[in-house]
Amino acid sequence: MSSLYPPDTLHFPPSSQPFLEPYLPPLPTAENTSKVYPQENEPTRPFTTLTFATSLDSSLSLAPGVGTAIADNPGLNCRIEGAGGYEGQTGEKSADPVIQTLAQDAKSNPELKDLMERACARMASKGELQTFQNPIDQIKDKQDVDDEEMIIRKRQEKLHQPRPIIIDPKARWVPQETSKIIELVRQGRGKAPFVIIAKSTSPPQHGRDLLEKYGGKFIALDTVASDINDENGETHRHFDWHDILHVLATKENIRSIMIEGGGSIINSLLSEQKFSGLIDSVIVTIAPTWLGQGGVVVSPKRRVDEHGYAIPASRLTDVKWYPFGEDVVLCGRIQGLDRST
Ligand SMILES: NC(=O)C1=CN([C@@H]2O[C@H](COP(=O)(O)OP(=O)(O)OC[C@H]3O[C@@H](n4cnc5c(N)ncnc54)[C@H](OP(=O)(O)O)[C@@H]3O)[C@@H](O)[C@H]2O)C=CC1
Ligand SMILES: Nc1nc(O)c(N)c(N[C@@H]2O[C@H](COP(=O)(O)O)[C@@H](O)[C@H]2O)n1
Repeated sequence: MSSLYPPDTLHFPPSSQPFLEPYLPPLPTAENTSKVYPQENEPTRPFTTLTFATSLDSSLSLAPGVGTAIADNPGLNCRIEGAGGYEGQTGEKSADPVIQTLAQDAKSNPELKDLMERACARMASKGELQTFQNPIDQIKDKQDVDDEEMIIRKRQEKLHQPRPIIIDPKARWVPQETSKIIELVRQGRGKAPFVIIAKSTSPPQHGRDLLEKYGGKFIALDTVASDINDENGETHRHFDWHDILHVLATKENIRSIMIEGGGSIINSLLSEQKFSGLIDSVIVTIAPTWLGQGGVVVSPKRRVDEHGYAIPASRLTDVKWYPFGEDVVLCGRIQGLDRST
């Protein structure tokens, strides 16, 4: 009998776990998972980890920034062995994830469906049907689209995967059936995203319908003027990070969040002193390369003291460095700040 994992499964060595543990959120217990925020004397924001991978010149990517969701088409799921959809299936009866994906695609592709059914029939005649049986049955049994969508939404309730949250004040990212994040939902390997947009924005109806069909949604928040102007001189409107974290904790019952910025997101968090107290942990992977000028750089705004002299913008304390292959992982906490709730 062999174990089957999806091909993108990551295997995190158990020997490396103790190093990270002090920087991770408290483990959920039976008691705190059933509790609903807000509770008296309890934080009204999630445990917040800021994480990114950078070069020696503090670059996140070579290309100029155009927003992570649009630039990268990211999956934003957890692919470590054991996560939902990455449990591994033992034995001959397990449905290969590639075949499951094909079966999903076959629902809207009659030619592929026909091909799979013929392959199925041929394998049945040779007594090799087991791995095909499950997905083909799924196609035939769940013709009712409403039922199928309901099953996809229900399946997420128990799925051991993080909820992707996309910060997109102008609703520029329009979800598509082909977006990686949505494909992972259909494959049972990720949850549908919550997209945080400005109250003044109206996302296209088809995007809203698609998100809701899969169990995601738009969350509208107030914005404030940032100090960033675009090429037309228009001021960008941003969210207050207190509002983002507060709404996720109190309305969505999210207890832990990992912020996987882009440059604009990370710099917005690190530039404002009032936001630094919201970050519980920082985990940075540093690669031994210089990406050169012109990419997306992590560099918070310059800070000055009361006499106008430049001082460091921010600093980590409680620091640990851990080599991972040629990279090094740096964990720490932002220095000198009370954790605010
Ligand atoms: N190496 C790594 O670890 C990672 C690298 N990346 C890379 O980063 C690049 C993208 O970075 P970048 O273009 O800077 O975009 P980001 O992904 O950081 O930002 C996307 C959006 O966030 C908005 N935003 C930022 N802060 C706030 C806030 N406080 N409130 C509301 N909206 C906010 C910006 O709005 P506005 O434009 O209006 O200011 C922008 O539309 C990509 O190339 C990607 O590959 C991304 C993630 C991790
Ligand atoms: N936070 C963080 N740490 C790293 O080490 C990374 N390489 C990245 N990369 C970015 O995170 C996004 C993940 O997308 P997938 O879920 O892997 O599709 C993507 O935008 C990468 O740029 N982030």
